[in-house]
Amino acid sequence: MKIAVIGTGYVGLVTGTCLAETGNNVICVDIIEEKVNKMKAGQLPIYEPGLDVLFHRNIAQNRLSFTTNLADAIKDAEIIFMALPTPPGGDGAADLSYILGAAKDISKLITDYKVIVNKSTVPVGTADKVAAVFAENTSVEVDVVSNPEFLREGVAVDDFMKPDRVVIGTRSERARKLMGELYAPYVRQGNPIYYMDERSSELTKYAANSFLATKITFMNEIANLCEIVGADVDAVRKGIGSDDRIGKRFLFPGIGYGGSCFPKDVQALEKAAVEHNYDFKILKAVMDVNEKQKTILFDKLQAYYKGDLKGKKFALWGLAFKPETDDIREAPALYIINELLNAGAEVVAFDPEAMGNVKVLLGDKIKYASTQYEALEGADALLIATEWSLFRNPDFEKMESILKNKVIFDGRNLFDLQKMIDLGYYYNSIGRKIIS
Ligand SMILES: NC(=O)C1=CN([C@@H]2O[C@H](COP(=O)(O)OP(=O)(O)OC[C@H]3O[C@@H](n4cnc5c(N)ncnc54)[C@H](O)[C@@H]3O)[C@@H](O)[C@H]2O)C=CC1
Ligand SMILES: O=C(O)[C@H]1O[C@H](OP(=O)(O)OP(=O)(O)OC[C@H]2O[C@@H](n3ccc(=O)[nH]c3=O)[C@H](O)[C@@H]2O)[C@H](O)[C@@H](O)[C@@H]1O
Repeated sequence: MKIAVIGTGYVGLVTGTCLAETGNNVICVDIIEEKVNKMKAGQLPIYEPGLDVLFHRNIAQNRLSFTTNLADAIKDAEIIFMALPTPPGGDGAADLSYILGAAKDISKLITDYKVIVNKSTVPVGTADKVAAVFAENTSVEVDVVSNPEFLREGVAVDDFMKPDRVVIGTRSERARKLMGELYAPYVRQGNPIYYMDERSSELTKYAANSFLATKITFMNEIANLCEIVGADVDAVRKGIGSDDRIGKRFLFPGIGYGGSCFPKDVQALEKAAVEHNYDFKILKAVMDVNEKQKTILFDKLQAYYKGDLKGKKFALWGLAFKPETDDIREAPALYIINELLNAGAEVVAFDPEAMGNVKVLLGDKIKYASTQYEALEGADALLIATEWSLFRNPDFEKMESILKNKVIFDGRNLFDLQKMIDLGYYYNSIGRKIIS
């Protein structure tokens, strides 16, 4: 099939590349010329494991191309995907200006039937709004479909190629047939396509992200309680996770959820509820708890150093909001850095992929080490904010010889408690006994 993808961020790029992989002819459009030129030259603008192989293969096979010219991209396309930003507006509700703006531009260019697919995360009623834009600007027939994306950064290719499910929101038989054909190769292993109306599909996406954010937040609160009552969150996690109704995944406590989606989507769903005069109490609590959880390592440091952090030097392992990505949007590490700098402390950070992005944001406000061990030089303590595999089994003897003190504050529970006792570290993690 001939496909156009509007927007080449995470979702657009993964969608376009993975759709080309099953033999479709895909043209991706972006308004940033520099980015498009980079992709035309065969360079990926994001770090995403496994994407480069598919990206290069499909460019070489002439199935994947890039342009800044919207008219060229959509001319022959049967299906047009919109993978555009939906950032929080001033009041926290999703800003639909990118989506509605692009819909207007497309509506003025099309001359034959198109399926317009919304891949972005959007509030209930957006498909109707997009359809209204087309109705206003053209007499050409279109079907507007909601097809939310559930991929996770870091495992995005696998998530797209082998999705747990595909959700397609449309009441049009014609669009349903085309979308079903397009997704058939991806759901071959028996994972279902759920067809539903546009509104249910739009809400499914917000419900999924908000539920997962709630699950994490619940565990963060259990972890905090564990510390107070002397229980071990790892034991509790295993104890509840073995119940199929609860499930083992997304039960890991930490320093709050971050990233480009959970924070904005929980907020947008809560705002959408308010707009419909519904008080979504759980979501308000989730946001509140997460705000506090993002600085829990800082609070632990404050307590340990009795409020005197001025002049202290901290090594920070991990800047990305999670491993296997260079994405630092809403990364908890940034909140910790901010608190430490305000308290007059010095930070030396190391991250395998995200330092470039942090340099753009923070410049020389912090120092950047070229290895995880270099970050430890003369540090009063090590802080861990992202669970990169590289950090899971470090050379503790080497660390001991570089760190000023054998003190670790771990926001991701990377190390075994008994091991830390044997090694003689002060070790403060989340929801577990403090080793001192
Ligand atoms: N990042 C993720 O892991 C996931 C994101 N989503 C949702 O997908 C949507 C897109 O997210 P990301 O890909 O992360 O966004 P992004 O911000 O990384 O990328 C958006 C891209 O659209 C381009 N763009 C903006 N206006 C344009 C226009 N008029 N024409 C062509 N290109 C234009 C931008 O230059 C940018 O390259 C959001 O609604 C997000 O909530 C859904 C699932 C996963
Ligand atoms: O809509 C989106 O953009 C995407 O948002 C999340 O994906 P992503 O943001 O890439 O990352 P996750 O792996 O979900 O992690 C989100 C945050 O939760 C935290 N987390 C996750 C799991 C856990 O057990 N504990 C925990 O603190 C992570 O550290 C991270 O900060 C969802 O998992 C995807 O299904 C969805 O498509």
